[in-house]
Parts: sequence; structure tokens; C-alpha cells
Amino acid sequence: MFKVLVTDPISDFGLQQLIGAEDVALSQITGLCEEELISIISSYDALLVRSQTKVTRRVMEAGSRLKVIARAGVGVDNIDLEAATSRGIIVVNAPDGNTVTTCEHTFAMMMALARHIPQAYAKTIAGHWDRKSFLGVELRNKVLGVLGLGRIGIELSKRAAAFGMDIVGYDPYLSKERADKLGIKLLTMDEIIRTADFLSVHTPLTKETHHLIARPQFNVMKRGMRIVNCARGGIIDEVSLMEALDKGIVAGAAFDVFENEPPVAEHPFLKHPKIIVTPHLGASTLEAQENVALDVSEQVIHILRNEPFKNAVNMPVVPKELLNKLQPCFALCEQLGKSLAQMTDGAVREVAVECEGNLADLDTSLLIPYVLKGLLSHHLGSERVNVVNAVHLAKSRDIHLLVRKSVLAQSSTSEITIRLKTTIEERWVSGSALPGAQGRITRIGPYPVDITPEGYVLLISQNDKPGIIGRVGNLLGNNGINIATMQVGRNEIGGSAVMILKIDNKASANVIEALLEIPEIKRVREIIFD
Ligand SMILES: NC(=O)C1=CN([C@@H]2O[C@H](COP(=O)(O)OP(=O)(O)OC[C@H]3O[C@@H](n4cnc5c(N)ncnc54)[C@H](O)[C@@H]3O)[C@@H](O)[C@H]2O)C=CC1
Ligand SMILES: O=C(O)C(=O)COP(=O)(O)O
Repeated sequence: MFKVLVTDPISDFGLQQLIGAEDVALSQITGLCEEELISIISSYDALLVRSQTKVTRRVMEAGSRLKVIARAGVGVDNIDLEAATSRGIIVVNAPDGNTVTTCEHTFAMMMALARHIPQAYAKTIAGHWDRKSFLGVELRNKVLGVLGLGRIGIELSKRAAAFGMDIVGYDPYLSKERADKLGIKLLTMDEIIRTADFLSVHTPLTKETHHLIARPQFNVMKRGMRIVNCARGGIIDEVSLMEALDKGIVAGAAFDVFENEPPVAEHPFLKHPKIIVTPHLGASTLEAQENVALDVSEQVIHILRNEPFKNAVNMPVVPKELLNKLQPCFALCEQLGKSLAQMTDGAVREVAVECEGNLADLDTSLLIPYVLKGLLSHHLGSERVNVVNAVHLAKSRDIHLLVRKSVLAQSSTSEITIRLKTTIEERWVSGSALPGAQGRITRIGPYPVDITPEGYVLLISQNDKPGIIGRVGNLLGNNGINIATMQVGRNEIGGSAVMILKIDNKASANVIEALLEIPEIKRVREIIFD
């Protein structure tokens, strides 16, 4: 039974899939502080949060069973992603479910700002019929600067265009062609800041975007501009904004988010007549909450059941077409990594993935985590290593990772060779995988083989002398070990040779010792595929 903990208010409708799953026990406990969460997290396999719960390194250290942290929303700045990755915890979010809702809230804030609606409402219900203090401005013909043209920034731009605004924007990932189609003029950050009548930020909060708008930016802004933040507290420096308001540079500000949430009662934004605020309501509609909860519930179930999932924040995004082509290779790569771990001595220094044939045209760097998972889990334990943290674990051990390509196929149309260098030796294995079929190991070092990576394999290196095969067969037989298949290979008559035996049951350490007592046998390795 998988135990799932929900610590922020998440739509019950959206959680139905988890609630109804026979293999899931769901607990909903909201309002926990860090210490309280730490005290209970150790028994859970999955944690579902929104923005309130801070999922710190300490929480993850205490969450020894945690396999997945799901964010029912977009921003993951409340989750320590580095800690999650290094512990192999998958972090997923729901990037599409609240786009329109947050964009509509931003637009509502921009209109409320232009027409002083919250201030006028407060005064009217307090009994004052004041028609002089709230002279507003039109949005029409105003320049809207949008920083961050992702999902929300683009939706906002579309709506602003319908209101007759001129949209200028900046996003390092938006192409000019796409911007032209959307009617957005791409400018530099500096040009936008100098020309915008309204400025709205829609980037994530990262080290790079922290205080993206601060004193130097406010100092060059158009006098009387208005600024909106419905993305994240901290993108706009709150102290510099207060100064800019006092200097008359900024005529008004609309904030849905704060550097620290909830803000303290004395926070200057809460008293300033030119600032309007909402309590992080950007994503708070019925529709968005159902969307994001449905999305993450489905992903959590897939991850817990070891099924394919989408939107992992701490794993590379793989286009579906590429995923379909590489999928058959994932299990094979893990098995190739596992076999190398068992046939080499010394500390691993370099792992190279070499792809040939049809695979050479694809981004095969995506295979590395699978190879490393097989390789490292042999040394570090399968509990500790998965495809999320495998690269991190390898790099933190100074293991050099390489991907090489060749258009030649040696023994099949799509062959993968994994070459491993350790402090004392270099060995390699090759394999081939076709869609819908189990992968096969096609080469062990220079020797062509054809084995399915399952069960037990004995690798015996010996000098090529008559009678050895018989002695090995007898010894195994006498110990009740049945040989399923046997392949032999050699460099030259009387030179080095190998015997690759698939056996039906495990050879004990005593059997391996006895094999090594046969004078011509130089090395015996048992490879266990599980
Ligand atoms: N107030 C609320 O309740 C909500 C707030 N958000 C916030 O809005 C943010 C944006 O959401 P989406 O549009 O869905 O994300 P997105 O990932 O689609 O868009 C973010 C864009 O910011 C761009 N960007 C990153 N660094 C930049 C920089 N230095 N300058 C300019 N552009 C930069 C990225 O290239 C990307 O296109 C989220 O990260 C989240 O923090 C999202 C949903 C609700
Ligand atoms: O999705 C996001 O990034 C949001 O900021 C929404 O936050 P919330 O889920 O409402 O706490």
C-alpha cells in the first residue's frame, strides 16, 4: 500500500483518482510547520503540496521513503530541487492547469490598478461618495511590458492585444517568429523597463530572477508607470518599489505575491494607498484547482506504480517521438551497466555510451541515467540509485561521462556499447534492443555473444587448452548447476579464450573458487541480472 500525504488545500474532486485507488492510502493534514512535517514524513511514499508547504532538505532527509513530491501548480521554488535530485526523489508539477486562471487574475489586477477599484470600493462602502480621488487611465494605446513570455505571459499578451495595448516583451526562449505571430515586439530588458506604461513579470523565481526589478531598474522607468507581480514575491524588490512609489516614478503597483508569505501585519504594502494586493490568489479558481489536482494525482499514481509519467521537473523533458524510439533501450542500458559493474574491478572513472546504426541520429545522452542506474546500484544499493539521481551521484564521484556516435552498425541496426574505465582496467559490453522485444547482449568485450540479460551468467577467462570445457561442465554438474547455454570465443588457437555460460541457478562462492583452481582458468565472474 502506498502512503500519500497532502499538506496544502488541494481540490477533493481532483484527488478522486488517489482516493479511489486500491493501492493508495491518502492522508490530508494541512497547516503543518517544518518540524511537524519532519516528524511524520518518514512513513510516506508521496507528498502533494501547493505553495504554502516548504519542502526543505531536512524534510526530504526525514522522508526516507519519499519517491515523489508533487506540486499542484507551476512554481516549485518552495521545493529544494537540488536536495530532491540528490536523493532521487522525483518532483512533478502541473504546468498547464492554472495558466488561464493566473493570466485572468493578472489582467484583473492590471484593470483594478488602472481604475483604483479596490480603493474606490473601500471608500464607497465606508460611506464616502468620492468621485474625484480615483481618476484612472485607459489601457488602450499603453505599452505593456511583459517579462517572461511563457504560458502565462503569452496568454496575458493575447488579452492585452484585444484591449488595444502595445506589447513589448523579453524571454530568452521566445523566437522572433513566434513573437511576431503573437504581435509581441521583442526588446531587451532595459528597453522594456524604459518604455513600459504597465510592466508585468511572469518568470519563475530563480537565482537569476531574484530582484530582477530593483533600484537600478526603477530609476530608469517612465514616470507614472504601473507595475504588476502575479508571479512570485522576490522577482521585484519590495524595498526599491516603495522608494520608487515615494519618488513618483511608479504610480501604482498590484501584487498577488510577497517575498515572505503571508506578509507581516506591518508590511508597508498593506497600508500604501497606491498598492493593491491579493493573498496569492492567482491560481485560485475552481477550474484551475481541479485541473492541477487531477494532473498531479495521475502522475503520482504512475510514479508509485513505476509507470511512465510526464512533467518531472528534475528530469530532462523528452519529446514523445524520441521517447518512443529510446524506450526499448532503457532496460537494456540498465542491464549493460549492471553487467559491467559485476565484471570489473577498481573504482569507476569513466563511462562512455557509444551508439551505432539508427540510434546514432538520436539524443542518446538520455540513456546515460539508465546505464548509471544499473552500474551504481550494484555498488550503492538499488534503494539509493534511480534515474533521477544517477547522473548527480556519478558526477559527485568525479566519474567522467561520455556519449559517442557512429553510423556503422556492427551486429544489428541499433547497437549500444557501454565502455567502462576503472582505476585498473577497461571493459565493454554491447547490446541491441528492438521495440516490443527484450534487449539482448550482443558482445562482451571483443567476443560476439547472444544472451538475454536475465538470470545468472558465468564469465570465465582461460587459456585456450583442450579439456577445459569438459572440466567446467563436470564441476558445475557435480554441484547441481545446470548449464542453459554456453558460448566460447578466443583470439587465436592456444591464446586467450572466454566461456560464457548461462546457468539456471546461482553459483556459490565455493563453486567459483573450485573453478579458479582449474590451472588454465584465469578469472571467473558471475553476473546476476535481477
Ligand atoms: N500567482 C500565482 O498564483 C501563480 C504564479 N505563477 C508563477 O508564474 C510563473 C510563470 O508561470 P508559467 O508562465 O506557467 O511558466 P513558464 O515556464 O511557461 O514561463 C516562464 C517563462 O519565464 C522565462 N524566463 C525565465 N527567466 C527569465 C528572465 N530572466 N527573463 C525573462 N524571461 C525569463 C522562461 O523562459 C519562460 O518562458 C511561475 O513560475 C510561477 O512562479 C504561476 C501560477 C500561479
Ligand atoms: O502554481 C503556482 O505557481 C502558484 O503560485 C499557485 O500557488 P498555489 O497553488 O495557489 O499555492
